[in-house]
Amino acid sequence: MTERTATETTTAAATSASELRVAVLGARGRMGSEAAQAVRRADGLQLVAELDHEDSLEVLVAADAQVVIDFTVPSVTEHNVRFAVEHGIHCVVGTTGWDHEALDRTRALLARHPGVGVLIAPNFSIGAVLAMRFSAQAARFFESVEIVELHHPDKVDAPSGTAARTAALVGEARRAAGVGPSPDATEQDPDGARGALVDDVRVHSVRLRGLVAHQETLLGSLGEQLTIRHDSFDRVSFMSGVVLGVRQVVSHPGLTHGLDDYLDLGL
Ligand SMILES: NC(=O)C1=CN([C@@H]2O[C@H](COP(=O)(O)OP(=O)(O)OC[C@H]3O[C@@H](n4cnc5c(N)ncnc54)[C@H](OP(=O)(O)O)[C@@H]3O)[C@@H](O)[C@H]2O)C=CC1
Ligand SMILES: O=C(O)C1=N[C@H](C(=O)O)C[C@H](O)C1
Repeated sequence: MTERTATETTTAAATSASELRVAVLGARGRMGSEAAQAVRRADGLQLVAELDHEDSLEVLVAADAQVVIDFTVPSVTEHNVRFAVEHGIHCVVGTTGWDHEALDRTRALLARHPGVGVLIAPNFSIGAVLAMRFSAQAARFFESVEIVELHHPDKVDAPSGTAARTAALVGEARRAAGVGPSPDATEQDPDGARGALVDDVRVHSVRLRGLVAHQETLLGSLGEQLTIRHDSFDRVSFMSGVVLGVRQVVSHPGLTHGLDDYLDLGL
């Protein structure tokens, strides 16, 4: 958005002081535009700025945003979060690309800014959150586990953040239970047909026109298979999680990784 528009939204926002003032980064993107719409429709939230590629992060400060939602690209999301935290703005982050080092740097940053909350959620849909949990729970009971993620072809990263997180949770659960890696006799794979190895778990990425976001965890033992599949057919599936995240992040200082901690899953 232009600076003039940002000022206009700021002025309009000043009339409802009790509402949570929310800004969206990546607002012209597939997820950012949907998130801006969800904020506009949500009770108690007020959309005060919509920023995209060419906009200065200073607009967040000018708009007096309390929470920023980030759906941008992996290469800039950590920088955006650092700016927000340093200005006392809570963050709800859906952008992928957060490795262990980036998470650790953000924890260290937040330790210097007590009171600020950052939620980094690989997936905001309840079905995907549950599928990740179920995959981790089932992982130790099967000899083999592999993950297949399937997305629209405009996605810039592979494997998906959800698949990487699922693999990490599955790998952690298997290690904790003393279960070794899935058996695999492959000796020759010059073209990478066996997929990526993430935390000792094979992850396969499909990019296909017509798809939105889908994932299968395949678990196999002698004579049986369990498939845990989740499908997002529409980006609206992520929006109740995004709105929940915005409402909760202000009372959850520090770093929260995954929406699970804000939900009572009863698991
Ligand atoms: N956690 C979850 O539940 C979900 C996460 N995602 C993740 O969200 C991210 C965005 O996905 P999607 O919306 O499909 O991608 P899009 O490419 O549609 O949107 C990204 C937007 O960010 C903009 N952008 C790029 N750089 C900056 C910057 N420095 N500052 C502000 N805006 C910037 C882009 O602008 P321009 O095009 O001009 O470069 C674009 O408008 C991805 O990492 C994706 O994996 C997606 C769905 C669900
Ligand atoms: O880019 C997407 O579309 C999605 N990205 C996230 C990911 O990488 O896991 C979440 C969901 O799969 C959609």
